[in-house]
Amino acid sequence: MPLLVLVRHGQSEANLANVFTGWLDVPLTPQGEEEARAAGRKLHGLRFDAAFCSTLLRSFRTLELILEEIGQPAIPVYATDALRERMYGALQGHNKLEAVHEYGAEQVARWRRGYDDAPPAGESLHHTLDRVVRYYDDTLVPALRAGRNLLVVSHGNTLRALRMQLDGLSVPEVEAMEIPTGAIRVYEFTPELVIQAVHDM
Ligand SMILES: O=C(O)[C@H](O)COP(=O)(O)O
Repeated sequence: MPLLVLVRHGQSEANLANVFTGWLDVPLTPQGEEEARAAGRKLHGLRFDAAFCSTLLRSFRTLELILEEIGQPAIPVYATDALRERMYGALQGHNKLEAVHEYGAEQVARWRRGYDDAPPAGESLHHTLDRVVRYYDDTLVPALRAGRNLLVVSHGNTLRALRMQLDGLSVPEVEAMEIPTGAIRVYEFTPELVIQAVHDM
């Protein structure tokens, strides 16, 4: 039965500083590295045929630590822009609390969680979903159909988008969803690619 395992990267320097990150390329903190290793420990015993991450360091490094931890450092790894975090536009590099003081809590909440609200010069979750689901359909689905077990390490908003699609969530449901750093979600599929079981770790 093919498996799809989704992991959010460990805590980054920008997460720690409460800064809008998006496409800024920031490293993991020591805590983030430990979250990545802990994710690897939880995945002990699973065999993967391929792994996928974004072209951002925090995603790649989390994947590298997981693969080390599970003793599968040599499986094929594909890094793609399609799995990059939502582009946060003009908000990138700005502190989230300061943005609340400047623009108001309601506006910032809409920029962060509104499905169709794009921050200035950035992507909405809807835009992010379009590119992530295109990658899922074009690249991950054929591999799952071939019976492969896939590990995907990506970002908070790309994973919210993917989970909206896989779990059939409504707009209010995805708007309310938060995915912590290092969180793992495992999907077990039938050979016909019907989701048979889902576990959070
Ligand atoms: O890009 C970021 O700032 C974070 O990775 C996700 O941030 P959010 O929870 O504000 O969407």
